[in-house]
Amino acid sequence: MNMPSKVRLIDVGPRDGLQNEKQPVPATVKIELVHRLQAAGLKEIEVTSYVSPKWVPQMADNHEVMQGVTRAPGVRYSVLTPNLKGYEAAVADRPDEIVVFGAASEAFSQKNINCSIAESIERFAPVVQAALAAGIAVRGAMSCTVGCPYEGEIAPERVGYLAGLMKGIGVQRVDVADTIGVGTPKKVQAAIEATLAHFDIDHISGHFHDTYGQALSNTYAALQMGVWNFQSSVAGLGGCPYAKGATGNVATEDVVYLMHGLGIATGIDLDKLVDAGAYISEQLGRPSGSRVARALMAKRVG
Ligand SMILES: CC(C)(COP(=O)([O-])OP(=O)([O-])OC[C@H]1O[C@@H](n2cnc3c(N)ncnc32)[C@H](O)[C@@H]1OP(=O)([O-])[O-])[C@@H](O)C(=O)NCCC(=O)NCCSC(=O)C[C@@](C)(O)CC(=O)[O-]
Repeated sequence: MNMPSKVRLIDVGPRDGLQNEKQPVPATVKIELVHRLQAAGLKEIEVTSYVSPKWVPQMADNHEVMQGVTRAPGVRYSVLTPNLKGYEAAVADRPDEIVVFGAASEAFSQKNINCSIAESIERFAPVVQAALAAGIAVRGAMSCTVGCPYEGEIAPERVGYLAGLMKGIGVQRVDVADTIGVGTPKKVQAAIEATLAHFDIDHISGHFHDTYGQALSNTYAALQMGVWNFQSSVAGLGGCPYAKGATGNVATEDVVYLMHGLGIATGIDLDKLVDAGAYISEQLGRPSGSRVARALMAKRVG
């Protein structure tokens, strides 16, 4: 067993967490959420995406949000850019990292970004090139690495194929995403194993949605392989607009609790993180999706 002694959590709540929210969420609330996350000790925050506002209206305020954030030293702010148009809009807002996002499933690629896997790589290549030339880090999100809402189970070979394409265009690190949360530990490990043919363990992150309640088990399974970068969403916010029924990411609070219980450092203050989750849950008018946050809040009241 190869357990790391520390992990880095990337909170994707402001982007993945809020992109599918039906009610309008003011930019000021998103900005406040980012501020609270960084105050809790998050060193990486996925803030927004530069996608078509017709496709994802909730992210139409990308510019306002990025401009409104008071940056904390040592924090990496990342944004999604599916094409050059998105990249050019994003670069004006000085992200530290851009994320190109592809899928191991053809059908999901079509539904999500309106092109095939091969076409997506053609679109990403100039984005990656431009970002690297400008000194901006590049991450590649790989959706549907264990299952697809349209194609069902996805074989690890298809994940390896996509990871190879990502590597080929210069992507520096990749997320192994279980977009619809259908994965179980061995399947997630197989997807990571396939990715390891192209990226080393330090450049692979786990991104697990919790639809079937498996995300923490999958996190632990990835941890056992030595993965130490994980994406999660404060209060378990989220869901993908192109993956019907998929719930949010694993809650950041739950991952932090797990890690601290294992004696693995996160650099995150769980109490402050619970406050950040309580803030956004209140703004959205619903309870937190984090079991740990709910338990700790109940304890505070009691
Ligand atoms: C990718 C496109 C834009 C292609 O969409 P398209 O229709 O193929 O693009 P197009 O180049 O033909 O342009 C059509 C229109 O979109 C505009 N356009 C074109 N590009 C942009 C842009 N960057 N920003 C703003 N506008 C843009 C363009 O200007 C034009 O405007 P019109 O002339 O009709 O007024 C579209 O499919 C899209 O925006 N999709 C949204 C994808 C998305 O945000 N999905 C959710 C995030 S992925 C995710 O959640 C999964 C992840 C990462 O979390 C991991 C996991 O769990 O799996």
